[in-house]
Amino acid sequence: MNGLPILDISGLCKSYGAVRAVDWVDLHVDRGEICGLIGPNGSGKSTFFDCVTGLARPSAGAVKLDGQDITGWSLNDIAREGRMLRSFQKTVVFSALDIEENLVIAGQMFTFPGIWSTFGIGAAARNRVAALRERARELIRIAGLWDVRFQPAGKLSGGQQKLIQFASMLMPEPKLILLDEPMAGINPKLIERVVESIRLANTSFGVSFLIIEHNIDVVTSLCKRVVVLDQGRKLAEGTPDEIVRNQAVREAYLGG
Ligand SMILES: Nc1ncnc2c1ncn2[C@@H]1O[C@H](COP(=O)(O)OP(=O)(O)OP(=O)(O)O)[C@@H](O)[C@H]1O
Repeated sequence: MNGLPILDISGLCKSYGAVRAVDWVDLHVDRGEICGLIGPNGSGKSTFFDCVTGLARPSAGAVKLDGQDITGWSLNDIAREGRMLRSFQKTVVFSALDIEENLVIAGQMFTFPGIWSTFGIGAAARNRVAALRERARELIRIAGLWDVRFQPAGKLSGGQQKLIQFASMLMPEPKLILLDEPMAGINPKLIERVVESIRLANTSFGVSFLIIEHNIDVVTSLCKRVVVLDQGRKLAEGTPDEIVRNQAVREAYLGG
């Protein structure tokens, strides 16, 4: 383990025609940190994620993951080689499959060195699948889904499906996860469950997080440091306390 940030972004810019969606943003995530990214609608948060995770090509800037320059890498290479994963605002699960099957498939898709290593016959392939099933069961417990593990994912609530998606992302043992509004559309009763799952993934597996979230209570409870974007630019950065007291942030985002 070294002292370098797990994610180190400098001078990131992304333009869509005349729109400067992301305008010269520096941001880092320390190893083992849960960092928040907030800002008004249209401030560039999702575009920032797109550029960092290889879904969009930045117009300028550099992205370093664990000390390695990954600028311009594809989404797949960043996920497989860099072990940095991201979620999207829309939740996707295999509706007809139960939770364990969902997680095992996620593990097979990302298993290093590749999906084909878990297929085939013989003891080695059987052992790889057994290891994936064991990890899936551990993650189902962490996500609080044990009691519904045999139900088809499509029959579960939107919040439970988000938990399945979150547990699936943990299958390939990522170093860093970028979550795009993990609490959006979740029943308030499940919010604490999702918060706890993120916290456990951080403390038990050492996964670092960068989280876009509009629920400021969640951001305050999970994150030690928060970065605020406004009109594509970094408006402020600090502890949750500093951010909620910051006058410019209050005017631009938190409602005076
Ligand atoms: N593919 C695109 N083509 C053109 N403009 C885009 C595109 N994607 C985003 N934008 C523009 O870039 C700006 C930033 O959008 P973005 O979706 O990144 O903001 P956001 O902070 O994630 O918003 P929200 O909180 O609503 O998800 C907006 O002005 C948006 O209209």
